[in-house]
Amino acid sequence: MGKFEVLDHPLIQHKLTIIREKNCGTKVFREMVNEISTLMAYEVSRDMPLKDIEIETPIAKSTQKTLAGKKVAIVPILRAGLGMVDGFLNMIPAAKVGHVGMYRDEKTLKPVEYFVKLPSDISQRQLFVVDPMLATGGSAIMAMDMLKKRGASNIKFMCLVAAPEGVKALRDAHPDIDVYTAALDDHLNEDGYIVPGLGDAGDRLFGTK
Ligand SMILES: O=P(O)(O)OC[C@H]1O[C@H](OP(=O)(O)OP(=O)(O)O)[C@H](O)[C@@H]1O
Ligand SMILES: O=c1cc[nH]c(=O)[nH]1
Ligand SMILES: [Mg+2]
Repeated sequence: MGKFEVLDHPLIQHKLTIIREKNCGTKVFREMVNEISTLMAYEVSRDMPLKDIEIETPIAKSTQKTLAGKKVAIVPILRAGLGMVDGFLNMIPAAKVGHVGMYRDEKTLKPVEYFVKLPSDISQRQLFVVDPMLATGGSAIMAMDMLKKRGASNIKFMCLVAAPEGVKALRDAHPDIDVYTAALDDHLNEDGYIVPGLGDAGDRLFGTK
């Protein structure tokens, strides 16, 4: 079974509280999502493998560590996942970026896919799929199905706010995937929104409501 971790570093919790506030405007919302994503990237990359290399400092020859693992790609689920890309790239700047476009039908709450563009070698990459919200889990599950169908096998999912319903659904559907969230909230309401949550992440990031 993949990991499930709530990344509750005090800085992450503090910044998340700022964006949960309904009066937080687009500018600060974007900045905080960016900063939280950087902090989360630092945490989720903890188990990246290292290897020894020989280097020469100005003083002496020396054996030191360098990253040894697979190459990395970040895959935001559009639109809201876009808000997490730059923050993540602050920590792992050489990562490739793939895009998966999906929206949730407001009535059925089922995801509808509308765009896919991925690095050609995703089967050889460590993928970090990012989306601020994990609600019913439908969008994340569909994204994983789609990535696995195209050959991806090494996938981690990162979100800011998760509902217990979505965590269970995602882990039941894709038990191999590590799931990281900044917060595990209480429940989903009758409209499929996370409670207390932060509202519609895409609309708040892009100012569309
Ligand atoms: O777990 P689920 O029930 O599938 O809900 C979560 C999805 O809903 C939101 O996207 P939305 O459909 O609002 O699209 P947007 O990012 O374009 O706003 C969110 O960013 C997730 O992708
Ligand atoms: O609370 C929620 C649920 C789904 N999508 C969002 O943006 N927010
Ligand atoms: Mg939205």
